[in-house]
Amino acid sequence: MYSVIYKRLISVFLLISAGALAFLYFFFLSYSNSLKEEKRAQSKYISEVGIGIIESFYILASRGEVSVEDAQTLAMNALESATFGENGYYWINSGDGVLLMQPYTPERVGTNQIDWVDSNGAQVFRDFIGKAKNGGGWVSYSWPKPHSALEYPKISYISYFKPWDWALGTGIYLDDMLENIHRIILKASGALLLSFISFVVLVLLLVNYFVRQLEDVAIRDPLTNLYTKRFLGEILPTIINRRQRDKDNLLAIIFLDIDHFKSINDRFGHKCGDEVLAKVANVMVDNVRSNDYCVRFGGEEFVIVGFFENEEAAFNCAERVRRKTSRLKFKHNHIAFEITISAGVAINDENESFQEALSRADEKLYHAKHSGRNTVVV
Ligand SMILES: Nc1nc2c(ncn2[C@@H]2O[C@H](COP(=O)(O)OP(=O)(O)OP(=O)(O)O)[C@@H](O)[C@H]2O)c(=O)[nH]1
Repeated sequence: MYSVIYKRLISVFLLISAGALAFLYFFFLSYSNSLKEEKRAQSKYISEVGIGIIESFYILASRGEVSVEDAQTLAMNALESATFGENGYYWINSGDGVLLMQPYTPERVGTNQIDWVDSNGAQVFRDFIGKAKNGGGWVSYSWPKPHSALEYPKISYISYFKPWDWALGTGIYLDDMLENIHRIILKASGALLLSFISFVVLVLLLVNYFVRQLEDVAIRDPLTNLYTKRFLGEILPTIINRRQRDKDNLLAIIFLDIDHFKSINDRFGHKCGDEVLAKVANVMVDNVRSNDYCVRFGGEEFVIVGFFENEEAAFNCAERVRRKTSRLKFKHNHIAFEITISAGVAINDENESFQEALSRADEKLYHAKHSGRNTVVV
């Protein structure tokens, strides 16, 4: 029964794991898309900040505080030194395609780039100017990275400053952006995966704990901690199997019953009766071998199922339990009392069923009761 629970648990675990992986995959896609959008928005914002800087110098020139030429130089100097993120920078070209400022390709500055085409044949500056004059927008193209001659795919936002006929651009190299995004996502996915694994491990530990508790409830009697009658039924095939294999030993059933137990309950109360039951159970467990079974069969009836060399050894075991029980000392409300048990022993050979042998042990217990109690009958 419990292996079925475990198998189902494993299936549920695999199902949850598949769900979690699918979730991570979709999380990766949607998070990476939203990060891309965010990067683009950042780039647009940076471009607008650049226009704001140009505007502030334009105002100085309008007020006559500096000449237009100086204002433009100051604006270009300010923007030239502003870098952001990985490989992020500003550049400016005029409305007819002359590159006015570009921090990493000084050789092109002052030259007209209107006919320059990138490695894919795109007329990049025409696109820049077109977008800029139409209120600003994105242009995809390829451009060398700072300190490199190789062209890399790039996406730039171009803004236009009409009073000076300037197109201002800023952009992100796609590989930088993706590397950045992957790094962020890897961290986020790692954290998610770790939390998920911790959660699953915790759930499995809890389920395992409760399954074990359930197992114990079904196997053990809570008052005496002995095996239950139901459990005896479950392990009977194992016991019979061993009886068939173990030719050196005999399977014995010892039926035990506390004498006049009702009067203990009546005189000292049910709680005191429970204590007596628990103590007798302890005596049983302490006087059998570890692979024998001590079972609480009914109210104050117990059964020991074990393998012994011969009938005498089984009798001796029952006799030991009887003797040690009779030596137990109890006290309730300053009244000391002792108890005794009676027992019947039956050997279960291959010619009879376990149930038949159990009934015989019960009959012998009956004889023990009728021959004065506190005795063992074989
Ligand atoms: N305290 C306690 N009493 C129980 C429990 N289960 C059964 N009993 C009581 O055990 C008593 C058994 O009484 P009887 O069957 O008359 O047997 P007895 O008094 O031991 O008499 P003999 O077996 O003939 O010696 C009943 O009073 C039950 O109520 C239990 O879990 N706790």
